[in-house]
Amino acid sequence: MSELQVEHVNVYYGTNHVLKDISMAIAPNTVTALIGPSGCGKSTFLRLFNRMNDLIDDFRYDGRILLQGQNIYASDVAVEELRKRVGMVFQRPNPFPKSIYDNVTYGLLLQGVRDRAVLDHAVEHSLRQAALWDEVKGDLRKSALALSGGQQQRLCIARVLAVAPHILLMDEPASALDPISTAKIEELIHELKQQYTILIVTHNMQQAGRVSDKTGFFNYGQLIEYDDTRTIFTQPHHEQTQNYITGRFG
Ligand SMILES: Nc1ncnc2c1ncn2[C@@H]1O[C@H](COP(=O)(O)OP(=O)(O)OP(=O)(O)O)[C@@H](O)[C@H]1O
Repeated sequence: MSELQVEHVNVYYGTNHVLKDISMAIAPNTVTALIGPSGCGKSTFLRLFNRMNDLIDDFRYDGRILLQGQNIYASDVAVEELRKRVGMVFQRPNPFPKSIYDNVTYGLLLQGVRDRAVLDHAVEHSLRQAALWDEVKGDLRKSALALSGGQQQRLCIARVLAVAPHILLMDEPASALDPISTAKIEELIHELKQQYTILIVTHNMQQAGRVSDKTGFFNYGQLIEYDDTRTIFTQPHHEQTQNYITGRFG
């Protein structure tokens, strides 16, 4: 079964029809890259999965989105529960102005976890998963804001992993980072897909090619082509895809 199944989804912001009849099946433990020119609807598509678009006043949608077979927009779905299963990492690292330790335990404390041993274990485990443990283990009480940008982004990933999601949504997670930090995030994505299903929005074609199994190319709100990443980048079926990946527009 697909981990995520998108069926004939349309999205509108007021009268602006920003996603048009999108269908997509996403297998577990895969990385899917979402590419396309600015404004084509990639971030809107990503935000469907944790229902973040619900926060936008004039957002409307139709169609169905299933997570492990369950309609995530059904009336009995608790959005807070959904967001534990579907974590999100943003373009700019956004750690809280708290210690490294408190950043990672934030979600668990909200869930009512108080056992110090459980929290300590979650901090080490999540920071290890995010490939940050060795750099910060001696100084977990240090402010997260004193970390470098790349370290802050890995801390934000650790913060998301601490609440044990199934899905990771990443909206241009490396675009604000230097090449070394970017390489670390890409390596991390590779590691994390053993355990998680990952969707990543990126403007960086090389990055999409390096990290993803599948790629969806969007243009003007339509999913023009969705296929194995290798096919998209070597033998795309649509001229628009070919033009985009070769830099002829966008
Ligand atoms: N909060 C909002 N309210 C109204 N319209 C919005 C909102 N967010 C995005 N839009 C519009 O929806 C369309 C798709 O935007 P979206 O941010 O999803 O595209 P994108 O492909 O992620 O763009 P970029 O690559 O520039 O981030 C655009 O026309 C945009 O102006």
